[in-house]
Amino acid sequence: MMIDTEDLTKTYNGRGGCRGITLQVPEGCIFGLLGPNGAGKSTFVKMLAGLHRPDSGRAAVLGRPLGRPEARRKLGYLPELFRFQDWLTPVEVLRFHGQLGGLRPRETRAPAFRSRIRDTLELVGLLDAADRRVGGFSKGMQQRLGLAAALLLEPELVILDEPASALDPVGRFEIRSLLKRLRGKGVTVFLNSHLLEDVEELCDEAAFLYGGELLASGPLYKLLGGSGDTGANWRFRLGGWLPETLAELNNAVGAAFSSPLLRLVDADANGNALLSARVADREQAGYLCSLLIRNGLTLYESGPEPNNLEAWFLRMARSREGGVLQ
Ligand SMILES: Nc1ncnc2c1ncn2[C@@H]1O[C@H](COP(=O)(O)OP(=O)(O)OP(=O)(O)O)[C@@H](O)[C@H]1O
Repeated sequence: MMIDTEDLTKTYNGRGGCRGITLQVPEGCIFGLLGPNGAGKSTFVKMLAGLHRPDSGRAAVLGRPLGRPEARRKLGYLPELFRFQDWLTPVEVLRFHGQLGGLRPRETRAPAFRSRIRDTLELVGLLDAADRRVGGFSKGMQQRLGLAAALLLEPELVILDEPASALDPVGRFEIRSLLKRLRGKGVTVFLNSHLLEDVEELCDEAAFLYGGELLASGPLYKLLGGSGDTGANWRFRLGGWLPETLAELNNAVGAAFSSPLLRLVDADANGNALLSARVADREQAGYLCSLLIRNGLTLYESGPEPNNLEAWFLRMARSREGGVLQ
């Protein structure tokens, strides 16, 4: 396990923080930490990064107890709120980070490290700004530089506290691609993010904190109630619906496939209906569309079910607020 905690607790004079967190993060995955504001996510992340000392409990990062220098050297960390010195350039910031990571000043000026700095700046899309002053950077550029600092020393584990919160859609897309490439290289990514579409697209596993407690953790497909097979829930918005249509359709589908059973989500008296099915791929979804049309229905809309994770997030939060579970 890259991160392994047991009953980990840190409060601020007995209030807030997080309590009794037992969590395992396997090697080579992207792991998402979720939860509403004030849930205790940053407190937990800061303990992992060695910035907060736990009140109680046990934790190992990269197989070592918290705060051990051997583990820290293999750990990259992007804090939630950070600011670099305005008068430095990205190259100077990263050279300084090299020194913080244990390199001698002379080593950070060596050609090999200089090219490592340029490669890292290229990775996060900042190479063109390598020699500009950080003081003139936009928030998104600052965040890219923070990411560069976290990745500079080629860590085995990166802990990212809100890495994309200041980025525009292009920037978010680029960072998602970057995180996937890191996973492809075997790097484990621990991501604290409110950007649920990013988490849904990227994360293999996730955990949900609420009020300082861990409410759920595990593979994302299990948390979202899937069966673990490949594929997606697809939805179809239709007109011309009659009460007997579902049985007719499922007979026709059953003759062609064993897996995608159509499920009626909603129908009204005017013949409008919403169906869903678990499909293996887009071709299967396309076949179902043609089948619906062949059966005399009007197909208004079809596509993957959106915002699964958002619905789950709201359900989890409402279950603790005493709200209605939907
Ligand atoms: N330095 C501090 N001193 C006192 N209380 C704190 C401190 N840091 C956090 N807290 C409290 O601990 C609780 C958890 O805060 P934390 O920042 O860990 O949550 P979070 O899930 O990261 O929130 P957000 O999503 O808003 O960043 C909150 O009630 C917060 O007020």
